[in-house]
Amino acid sequence: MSHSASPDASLEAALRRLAGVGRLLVALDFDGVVAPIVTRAEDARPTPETADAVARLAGLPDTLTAFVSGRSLASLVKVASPDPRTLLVGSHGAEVRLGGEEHPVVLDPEQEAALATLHRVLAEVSSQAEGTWVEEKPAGRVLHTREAAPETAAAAVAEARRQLAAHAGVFIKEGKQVLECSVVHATKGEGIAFLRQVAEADAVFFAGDDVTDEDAFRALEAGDVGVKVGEGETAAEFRVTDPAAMAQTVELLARLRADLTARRPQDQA
Ligand SMILES: O=P(O)(O)OC[C@H]1O[C@H](O[C@H]2O[C@H](CO)[C@@H](O)[C@H](O)[C@H]2O)[C@H](O)[C@@H](O)[C@@H]1O
Repeated sequence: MSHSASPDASLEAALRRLAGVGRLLVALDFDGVVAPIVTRAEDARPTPETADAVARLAGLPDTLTAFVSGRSLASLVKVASPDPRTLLVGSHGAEVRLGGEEHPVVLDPEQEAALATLHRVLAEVSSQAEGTWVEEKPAGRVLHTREAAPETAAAAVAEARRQLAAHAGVFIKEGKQVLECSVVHATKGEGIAFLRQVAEADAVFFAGDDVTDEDAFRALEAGDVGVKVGEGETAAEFRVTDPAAMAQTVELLARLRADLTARRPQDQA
């Protein structure tokens, strides 16, 4: 598919079917899907067309929207400026915001101690590795390596892994030029299952670009639609090239859903 191509015929057919379900949940990963990847996490912003389409979807009957992100809720809210109706799952499923009400992660004393260790180890590793830095989250720390030389990045990740291997209660995932370390075990698959229940959804649309999104793709069920953004192995049924192609996909879904709900008798006053 080219950069500006519309969704291909098989994806369009799947969206057409999805647009007709009773209650629909449209859940999107943020970085690399809603927002193009940038060097500094705080500079990421949604593609305007995707943000508009999500807002339109959120205003339709029986249609819920969600962002399911590895970011902390605070960071997600800051960069995404989400519509208050959009449900938010942060820290890969450990934090939730529903209808504007936040459910923050609460750490027990052991987890607090593990977080302190995590911070100390990653700060120390980062101080020795030029071009790396540490992002803080309520239940974890992220070692960013995007601006480091490849060999420096690889050595820093290996050293952090080596030092953290001995610590029980630390969960490590690799993402796009990041080492994600958390003291809470949470996955986007659990996030999707939770949202499906909260939304009472008959079907779910989910799009993601990273390895951690594979948990969410695996949580999809018959009748759902999963779309992988970019290259790499995936459990998703469909694929688009980049966030620009994702914008067209979400726009099409919003258009189809608006047309169909406008024709549903129960939605007419
Ligand atoms: O689940 P997501 O919404 O995709 O969040 C995953 C991680 O995204 C951020 O890091 C990634 O995006 C940054 C900005 O484009 C980029 O600089 C970094 O290299 C990427 O890995 C965020 O900083 C992490 O906390 C999220 O877990």
